[in-house]
Amino acid sequence: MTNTVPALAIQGVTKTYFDGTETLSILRGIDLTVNAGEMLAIIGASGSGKSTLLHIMGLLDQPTTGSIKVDGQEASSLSENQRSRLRNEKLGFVYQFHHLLPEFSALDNVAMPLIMRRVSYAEARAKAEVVLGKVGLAQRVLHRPGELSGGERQRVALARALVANPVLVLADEPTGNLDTETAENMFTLLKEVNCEFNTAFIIVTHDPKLAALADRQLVMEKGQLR
Ligand SMILES: Nc1ncnc2c1ncn2[C@@H]1O[C@H](COP(=O)(O)OP(=O)(O)OP(=O)(O)O)[C@@H](O)[C@H]1O
Repeated sequence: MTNTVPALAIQGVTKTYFDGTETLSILRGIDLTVNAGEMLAIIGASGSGKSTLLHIMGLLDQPTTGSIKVDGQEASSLSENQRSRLRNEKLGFVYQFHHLLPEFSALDNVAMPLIMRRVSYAEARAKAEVVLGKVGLAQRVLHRPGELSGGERQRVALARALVANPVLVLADEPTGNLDTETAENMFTLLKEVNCEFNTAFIIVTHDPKLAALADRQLVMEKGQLR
């Protein structure tokens, strides 16, 4: 059965900061629904508010006003602990820089989110191995991040984001640090994963060519999505 609950639904989201003398309106009323399994790209000029929105959608920051539902669950009224739990259960993250732990193998890096959720070490590693195979790194599971190429490191980071079966992966410039060909391969992989696992993706990118590969593109302009 297809999941009809949107992966993410936000309404009337604003974010303002007071810089000591004036109030800065960074997000000016964002309404956005991302369906289960949908792949959305967000592009926009530097400083337009993309990262601010991504942090709010990732439940890492609170909006000034507005509602955020993740997989049907309203997040804005939750306590800090409840929000963390919702984030851990439903969301995955990929960043421009991989943020992998250098001392650990690819396998242990990918297993980490499960271990932190008290899954047994054996089960976490078995699951991590399957997901690393899906991103084409079956032959690299015991390599540490320093022994992998930039593209391979981003694939490990993707595997880590996927290992706990999130409904939505938020990716902030996931190809920003890669050369053109590796970036295209990474984006193709994101699409394959999106189709195979039915995981929704929201991808912030500066690259309109990559954005065009997503199901839908929106532009952030001065704190509004168009
Ligand atoms: N904590 C904060 N206090 C005050 N202003 C902030 C704060 N965080 C972000 N801003 C401002 O909000 C605006 C939007 O920043 P944001 O990082 O969301 O932009 P962006 O679109 O992601 O830019 P880039 O593409 O360069 O990463 C910027 O003008 C920034 O200076």
